Amino acid sequence: MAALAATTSLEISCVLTRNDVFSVRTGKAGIAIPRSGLRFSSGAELKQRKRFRVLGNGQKNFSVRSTQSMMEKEDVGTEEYDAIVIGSGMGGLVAATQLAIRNVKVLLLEKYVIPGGSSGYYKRDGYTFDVGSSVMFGFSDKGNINLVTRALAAVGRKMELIPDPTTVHYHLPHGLSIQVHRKFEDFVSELYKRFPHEKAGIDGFFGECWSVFNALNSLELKSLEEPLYLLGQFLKNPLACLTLAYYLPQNAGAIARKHIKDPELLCYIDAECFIVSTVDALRTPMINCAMVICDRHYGGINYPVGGVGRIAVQLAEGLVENGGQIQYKANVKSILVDNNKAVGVQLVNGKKIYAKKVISNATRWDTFEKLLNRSEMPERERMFQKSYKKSPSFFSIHMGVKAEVLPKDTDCHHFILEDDWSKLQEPYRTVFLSIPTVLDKSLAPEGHHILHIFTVAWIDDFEGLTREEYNAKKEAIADDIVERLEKKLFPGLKAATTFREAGSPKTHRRFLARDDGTYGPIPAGIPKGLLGMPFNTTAVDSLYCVGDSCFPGQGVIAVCFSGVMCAHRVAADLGVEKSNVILDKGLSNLLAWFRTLA
Ligand SMILES: NC(=O)c1ccc[n+]([C@@H]2O[C@H](COP(=O)([O-])OP(=O)(O)OC[C@H]3O[C@@H](n4cnc5c(N)ncnc54)[C@H](O)[C@@H]3O)[C@@H](O)[C@H]2O)c1
Ligand SMILES: CC(C)=CCC/C(C)=C/C=C/C(C)=C/C=C/C(C)=C/C=C/C=C(C)/C=C/C=C(C)/C=C/C=C(\C)CCC=C(C)C
Repeated sequence: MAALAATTSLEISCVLTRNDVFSVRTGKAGIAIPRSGLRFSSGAELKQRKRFRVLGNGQKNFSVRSTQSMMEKEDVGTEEYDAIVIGSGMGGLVAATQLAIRNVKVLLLEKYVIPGGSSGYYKRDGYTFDVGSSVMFGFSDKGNINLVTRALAAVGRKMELIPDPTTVHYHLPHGLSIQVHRKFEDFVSELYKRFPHEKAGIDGFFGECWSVFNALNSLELKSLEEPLYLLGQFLKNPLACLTLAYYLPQNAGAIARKHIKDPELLCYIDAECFIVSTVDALRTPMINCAMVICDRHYGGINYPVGGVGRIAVQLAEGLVENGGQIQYKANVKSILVDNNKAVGVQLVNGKKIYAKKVISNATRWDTFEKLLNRSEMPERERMFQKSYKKSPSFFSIHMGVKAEVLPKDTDCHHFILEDDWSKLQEPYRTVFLSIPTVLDKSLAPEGHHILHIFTVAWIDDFEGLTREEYNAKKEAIADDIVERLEKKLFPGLKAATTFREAGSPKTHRRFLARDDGTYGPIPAGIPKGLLGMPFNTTAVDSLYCVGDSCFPGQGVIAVCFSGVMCAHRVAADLGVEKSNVILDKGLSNLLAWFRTLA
């Protein structure tokens, strides 16, 4: 039996048979592998790209795979992967796990110390806080669109979920109070009560939402940039595909106006869109609006026991179990490009890592202005930056409060705009509030609740301040919001506070590595629905983007879809999934032409 070489991650290049004993040479990571005593738990030969479990003397199980090219590469001090993913937001994690389960050799690099990005968590004084939204779409066990459940299941994970009876409780101008109940009939009956003259309009608008959702939910969701898959779906389900093609260039506001005349009801639809897109209905793609409006009643909103951050942790664990690798505190400084082809990345510590494909989960602004040379931005990206701009960021407050300050049966999620509809999109005017401990008490010390409050804010408000001015500004904004919540919902809130920490757009920029702390892209004008949103391939060969600055945009479920699409396209380009070069070229040109229409 031949001597074997292994990299730090136990990459083994040789053919082995059952019970072969072999010696390994470990790399710099300091993994203590005994020189003998390792053996396969599985028989059969170790073939290229095949995963095996190796059992060491009293060691954990390791996944290994054969990579014949590793020997030469390692000798010159470089590593080679099939794919490197920059960033472990939900988009990056889903792309990485979907590749790993296809036996693609993938390395995920995350600059922070835990996975999840905006969907991560942090702990303080016995509280476990969700960094971003606590409203989880796509997390049921029904249909095809439950992309969070599916992403976990792909790596053998299933989480315990707590159903949320009310997606959100709206507190809007002129006393308009709407609870979005889990059951669709209960929700629309609230709207009928307030707008009896608009019953037909309500049925018409929500009816169109359901047509879109049902079409989406009937497809197997994969890369819309892969022509063989697309063709297959058209043949299997022509009606659903044509429905989606019809709605692809449309926005929710225009469709709402076909059915509804009442200005207050139209403002309400704006609020529904604003909470997921940070723009009004006229600028929100119909497919995205329909997706969230219906999924909350179809699969329902479900909260994972232990907090949203657990999802990313489970995916990261699943990634490693399936042969992928993840490195934390790995801050990518630049993407290495040779002859307009991405060939790897360089970390801030100078280390270069090479791969056949590079996937960036950083925003497109970060990818094309920081990780790549801004002055060489491809025309396609310039076009994107003309049609889409950075949305504002959020000012967020994480609080711990005594439980008695919340009235009995308080809903988990609230959205508040007190006075004037025209202020819907103005900074600090709307308040988003989640109280995840209403569903999962384990997130706070006994007798306490978590309040996660956020409001739209621009980074410019926080630039150029001294440390004292910056802190004082954060505290003043937080005081003002707490006062508003005292008036509207919870008298005595300030006195009942046991913990409070405020974050500004600068906090988002710093911890989430998002340019200006942006929540994601928003259309610069009235978009043609989703037509102008870029998919995963880029103008740089072998470089892909994933996450919320790709189709279909912001939202955990949306970036999960982006991850699924990205992995499928990358796998096709690596030859792991079916593809056809001529059809690929044709579709890519067609999609580029579509984008010029947007
Ligand atoms: N506070 C909020 O509520 C909030 C804010 C923004 C986004 N979001 C939501 O989060 C989701 C976005 O998910 P996503 O997957 O697009 O991205 P993400 O922003 O969640 O994750 C990106 C990850 O990439 C890492 N990263 C960035 N640059 C890097 C570099 N150079 N080297 C190494 N790592 C790097 C970041 O640390 C982060 O973990 C969406 O659901 C969006 O709606 C929520
Ligand atoms: C050729 C071509 C291209 C085409 C043809 C046709 C077709 C086939 C098409 C298809 C299409 C598709 C499949 C599509 C898909 C889509 C999807 C999936 C979408 C999704 C979306 C989602 C979303 C947007 C989501 C979102 C969400 C969010 C953002 C959330 C958030 C939340 C929050 C913030 C919370 C709030 C809170 C309070 C109130 C407290």
